[in-house]
Amino acid sequence: MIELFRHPRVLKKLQEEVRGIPAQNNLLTSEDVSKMTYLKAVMTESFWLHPLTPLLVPRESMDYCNIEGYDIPKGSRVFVNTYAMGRDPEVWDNPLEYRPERFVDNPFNYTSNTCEFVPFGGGRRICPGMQLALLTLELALANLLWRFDWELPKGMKPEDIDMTEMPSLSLMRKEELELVPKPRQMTS
Ligand code: HEM
Repeated sequence: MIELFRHPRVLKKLQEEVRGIPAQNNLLTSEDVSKMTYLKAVMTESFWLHPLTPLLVPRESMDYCNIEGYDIPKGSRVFVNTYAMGRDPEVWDNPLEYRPERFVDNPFNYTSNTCEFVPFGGGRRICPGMQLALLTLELALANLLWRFDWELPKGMKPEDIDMTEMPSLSLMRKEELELVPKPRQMTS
């Protein structure tokens, strides 16, 4: 929601996709959201710039290994910095720009083992709740946009939104986001 309000173009495009579906009983279902390609790109772009667990879950190396000249002794505690991986300009084009289009028609998926971007971890210990988490978030966001028009509080502009993040095992913003929901005016 924060990135959508900082990027009204993306918000408008996503809202058009979401509202292009005639929801039954004023509620979008999992079948409805499965058709929304831009929604998925927005979610991926958001996880990519703001991974919820920026250092994943700590691991312990079972054996000695050497990675590109760095010795990793057996028994080392290892953190995988997915936050930094998503911001690497050698891998990503304009990494700090919020542009969901980079994930439209892109073969990327969360379970690929290419390691450019692993917000749910990878390999045998990949997050088993990933599909549930993605579907829950997609359903929530799509329904919030389908049912309401949203505005920033009076006098606040997109550039006023404070994006400071708190260092923590799970990524949180320092300031809460305040938005004003207005029930959507339906034309029959
Ligand atoms: C957006 C939401 C979520 C994110 C970003 C997330 C992220 C992660 C990450 C990064 C890991 C560590 C993977 C690794 O070490 O490679 C993990 C592990 C795990 N997650 Fe999630 N998770 C989310 C939601 C959930 C949900 C909804 C459930 C359960 C219903 C869940 C259950 C677990 C469990 C049980 C593990 C440990 C897996 C293992 O060590 O074998 N997660 N998650």
